Amino acid sequence: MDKIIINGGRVLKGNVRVEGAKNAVLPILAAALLASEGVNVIRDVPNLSDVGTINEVLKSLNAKVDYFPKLNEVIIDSSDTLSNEAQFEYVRKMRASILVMGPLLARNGFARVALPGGCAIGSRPIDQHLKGFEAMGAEITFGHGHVEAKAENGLKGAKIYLDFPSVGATENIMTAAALATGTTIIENAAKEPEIVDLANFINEMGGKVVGAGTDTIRIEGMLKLVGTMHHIIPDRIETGTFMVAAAITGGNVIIENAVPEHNAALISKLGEMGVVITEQEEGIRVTAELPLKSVDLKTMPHPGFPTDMQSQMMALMLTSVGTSVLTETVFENRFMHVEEFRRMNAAIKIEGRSVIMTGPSELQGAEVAATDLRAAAALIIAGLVAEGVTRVTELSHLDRGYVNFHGKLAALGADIVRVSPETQIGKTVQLV
Ligand SMILES: CC(=O)N[C@H]1[C@@H](OP(=O)(O)OP(=O)(O)OC[C@H]2O[C@@H](n3ccc(=O)[nH]c3=O)[C@H](O)[C@@H]2O)O[C@H](CO)[C@@H](O)[C@@H]1O
Ligand SMILES: C=C(OP(=O)(O)O)C(=O)O
Repeated sequence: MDKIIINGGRVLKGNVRVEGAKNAVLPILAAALLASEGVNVIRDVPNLSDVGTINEVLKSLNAKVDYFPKLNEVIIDSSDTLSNEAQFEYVRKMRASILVMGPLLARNGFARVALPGGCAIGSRPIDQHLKGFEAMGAEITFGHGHVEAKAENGLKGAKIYLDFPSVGATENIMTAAALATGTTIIENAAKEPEIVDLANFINEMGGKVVGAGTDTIRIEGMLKLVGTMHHIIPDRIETGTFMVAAAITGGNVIIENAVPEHNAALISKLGEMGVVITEQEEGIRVTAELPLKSVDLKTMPHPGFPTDMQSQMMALMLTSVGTSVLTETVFENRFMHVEEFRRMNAAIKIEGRSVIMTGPSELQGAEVAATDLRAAAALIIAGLVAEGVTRVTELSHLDRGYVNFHGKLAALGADIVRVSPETQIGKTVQLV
């Protein structure tokens, strides 16, 4: 089992470059299935295990997929007839596999997808996705751990009001609507930058989506879509993760390929804590003089504070002076990392959907296990300032969403290595 080992106490300095966004590339690779002619060339694809998984899903659906990880490129030819079913082996590994449901329904009038079930951060139902498909004329049935959507006479444009601005439901409905007859309007839609990237991609394939990035999205259905070339937007969560890593060490780091507007809520919160953030030509510069001030924060759908930055911010808030309250409103169970922080001597308690931290905690190195993707990053960040050695296990979570995280931190001056049973102790490991 791989481990990341950190010897705390180094100040981060230098430049780091962020990759293409995981949460943009997954829906976009799924949406590539909409093209019944030509090939899609997707660029700035991060070399993540989740990308490998979605590629496998696409292949299982009869698309031809060529992946060039060193070039950060995927080429997809989905011009042959697609099969209908995304199997449990993929959906279990990665929930975003359900994002093929919209494109399959649009192309085939039928889709069968294994039910994703709950996960470490919450129960994560898909009722809003299905409500959208149903409004467009699909018949939904459940059985044997699967959900089926059938639209024998094709999908028809509809007006859909989402009960919650779900990212996945907005994406699945957008892709289903892209080939439907007539116009679909999604109200109370998610407004994340990844939704805008998906809309741009659909439009580049010849679609007509307007309003992405606002709470009302209008999609005109087309007769067909054609393959195109698309660049994935930079990863705002990887950007934010390095901002927090720089801040916790009192560092001075420039983050290249970052889009400040995508991180407005985080930048504002870090500013309240005393972190100085400036936009430069090279990227976002983050400097901090310790100690930082305590703050309260609440996760919200975009443009609110992102839940995917919650655990990393928890690490930072633990080290700030005073009492901090962090409230999670997006997922009902995204506090599994709290117990791991406790193992590092964190003064932290959970009260309902909030955690209360009395800082600064004198963090101590310990052996801790990543409970989900962002928790993995958060524990490593805590290890950067903990006294002594921190060992982080369960790194398969980390590999879903971060490319060479330990290598990038080491290049900024952190004392960090990744070891695996197959490699010598202390040798850094590169993903394929
Ligand atoms: C691959 C990807 O892009 N993942 C992101 C996406 O996940 P995902 O698309 O799964 O997140 P959603 O926005 O759909 O979920 C947000 C909340 O809505 C609930 N919900 C969602 C759909 C539904 O039909 N019914 C329902 O109740 C969920 O259980 C959750 O509590 O957005 C989340 C919220 O920003 C991020 O944390 C994830 O990193
Ligand atoms: C929760 C996340 O991803 P997913 O929706 O793919 O589980 C995340 O990126 O933090």
